Amino acid sequence: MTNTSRPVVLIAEKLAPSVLDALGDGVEVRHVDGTDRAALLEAVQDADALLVRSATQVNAEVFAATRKLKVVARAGVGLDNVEVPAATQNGVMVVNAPTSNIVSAAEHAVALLLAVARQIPAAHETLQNHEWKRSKFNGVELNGKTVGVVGLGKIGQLFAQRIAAFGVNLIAYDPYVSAARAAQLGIELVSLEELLERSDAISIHLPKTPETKGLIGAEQLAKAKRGVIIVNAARGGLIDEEALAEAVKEGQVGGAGVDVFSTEPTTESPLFNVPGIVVTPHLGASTAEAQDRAGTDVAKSVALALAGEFVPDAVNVQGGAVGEEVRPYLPLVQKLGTVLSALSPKAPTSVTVEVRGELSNEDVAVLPLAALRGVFSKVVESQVTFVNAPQLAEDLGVSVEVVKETESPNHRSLVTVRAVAADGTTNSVSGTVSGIAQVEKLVNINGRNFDLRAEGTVLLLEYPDRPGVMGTVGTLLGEAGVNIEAAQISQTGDDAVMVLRVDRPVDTQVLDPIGASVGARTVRSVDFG
Ligand SMILES: NC(=O)c1ccc[n+]([C@@H]2O[C@H](COP(=O)([O-])OP(=O)(O)OC[C@H]3O[C@@H](n4cnc5c(N)ncnc54)[C@H](O)[C@@H]3O)[C@@H](O)[C@H]2O)c1
Ligand SMILES: O=C(O)CC[C@@H](O)C(=O)O
Repeated sequence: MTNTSRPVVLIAEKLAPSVLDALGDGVEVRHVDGTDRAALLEAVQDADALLVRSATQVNAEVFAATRKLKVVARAGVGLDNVEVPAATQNGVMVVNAPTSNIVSAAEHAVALLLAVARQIPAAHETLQNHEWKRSKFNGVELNGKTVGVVGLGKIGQLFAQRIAAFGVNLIAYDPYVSAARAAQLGIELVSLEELLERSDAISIHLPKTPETKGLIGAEQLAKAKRGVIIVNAARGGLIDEEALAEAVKEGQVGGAGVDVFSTEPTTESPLFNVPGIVVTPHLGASTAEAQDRAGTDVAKSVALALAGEFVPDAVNVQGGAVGEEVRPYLPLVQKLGTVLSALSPKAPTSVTVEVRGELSNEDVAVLPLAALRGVFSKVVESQVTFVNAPQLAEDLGVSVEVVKETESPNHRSLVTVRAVAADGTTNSVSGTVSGIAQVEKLVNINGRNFDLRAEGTVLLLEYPDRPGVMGTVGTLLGEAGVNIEAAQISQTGDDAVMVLRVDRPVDTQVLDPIGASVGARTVRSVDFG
C-alpha cells in the first residue's frame, strides 16, 4: 500500500543498492526510466526528490512539470545533464557527489593509458580469434617518459600521483593551479603548447566548459610530439574526435584511450574501429566502490534537503560550507525571519543580520539565506529555499547585509534580524541557541527583552497597559480550547507587549476578537511548525 504522507524519491537511473539503504523507510521510493521522457515528466510531478546519473536530462521542461520537487541529486560528479540555473530559478536544490568517483576515474585513465601503450585489447582479440601474433604487438614503456596532465584538479592530481609510480616525468597545464601547488606534487606547470611538444603521453582531466570544448583539435595534435598517446576519461568534446581519429590513422598520434564521447550514449564514432584507439563506454565511475559512495553520498544529501536542512554538497546554494557552530543557528534565524514576516507581512526593502559574540568568529555567510526564508514566508507563494532566497531578494529589491560584532553583553552568541519596510518602519527580533540542549530562544522583539522557546505557536499582542489584560486573554483563549504553555509581558510606561506560547495554532477568528477586547493595536500569531 502506498503511504502518500512520506516524501517521494524518484530514482530515474540504475543506482547502487546502497542508495535504498541510505534513504531508509522515511521516504517512498519510486522508479522511472529517465530516458523515457514522457514517463519522466509524468512521474516527476509527485516527486520531492529526483535521483539521476548522467543519462537523464533534467532541464527547464522537467522543472515546469514538477509540483513539489525540492532536490535533484546527481549520483556522480558531472552536472552536464542538469540545468542548474533552471533548478535555482525554481528553488530546487541540486546536489552531486563531488568526490565519490574520482579515484575510480583516475584509475580508469591509468588503465586506458596502459592498455594503449601495450595494445592489450587488440592482443586479447587475436587470442579470442585463436591467433598467436606476438610480433604484431610491440608496446612502449612508460618509464623515463614525459606524461602531460591537462587539468590538474581532483582527478588530474590522483592520476598524476598514480602514474608517477611508473618512473615518469610529470608536467601539467592548468592556468588555475599555482606553480607552488604543482611543485608540491612534483609536477612542472607548463603552457599547453609546451605540454604538447614535450609529452610522450597526455591525459585530459578538464571540465567541459565553453573554454575547454574542443581545446585539443587538429592544430594542437599536429604540434604534439609524434607518437604521443592521448587519454580522455574526462568529457567528450574536449578533443575533436574526427581530428584525433585522423591523427592516429596517420601515426602522428601513437594511440588513444577514450572513455567519453561528444554524444552519449553512442554506438557510432570516428574513434571506433581505429587500430591503436581503445574505447570504453563511459566507465570511469563504474566501480562498485564509486557507485556505493555516489549513492550513499547523494542519499544523505537528499535526506538533509527533504528535512529543509543545509546540504554541504549543494551546488546552487550561496554561502559555502556551514561550520558546526553555525549549523544550529540556521533554524533559529529562519524563525527570527518568520517573526518579522508576521510583524510586517510585506516584503521589506532591507534585511540586516547582526551576529554578536562567539558566533561572529565563524563564517556566517549562510545566515542571511535562513533569515530570508523566514522573512519571505508570507510574501511569496512559491517555496522559499536556501537555493532561491537570494534570487527572490534580488527580484523583490530587498538588500541584504550581515554585520558582525564580537561583543555580546548577555549571551555567548546573539543573532538579530532587522527588517526595514518601504515606509521606514523597522522591526527587529533577536534570538540565541542556549545550553547543551541547544534550545532556540527568542530574547528580544523590537527592543523588548523576553526569554521564550522559539517553538510551536507564539502569540504576540501590543496593547495599552492596564490591569486584567492577561486574565482576559487567558480566559478567551481557554474558551477557544487553547492552552497557554508560557507567557511573558514586557511593560514600559502605559504600553505593554505580551508573548504567549500556546499549544496549537490560533486562527484570526479567535485571535482578532481577543485583540479587540483588550484594545490591542497589534495581534499576531507566529507558527514555528
Ligand atoms: N569518465 C568518468 O566516468 C568521469 C568520472 C568522474 C569525473 N569525470 C570528469 O573528469 C573531469 C575532471 O573532474 P575533476 O573532479 O578532477 O574536476 P576538478 O574541477 O577537480 O578539476 C578540473 C581542473 O581543470 C582545470 N581547468 C578548468 N578550466 C581549464 C582550462 N581552460 N584549461 C586548463 N585547465 C582548466 C581546473 O583549474 C581544475 O583544476 C570532469 O570533466 C569530470 O566531469 C569523468
Ligand atoms: O557514471 C556516471 O554516472 C558518470 C560518471 C562521471 O562522468 C561523473 O560525472 O560523475
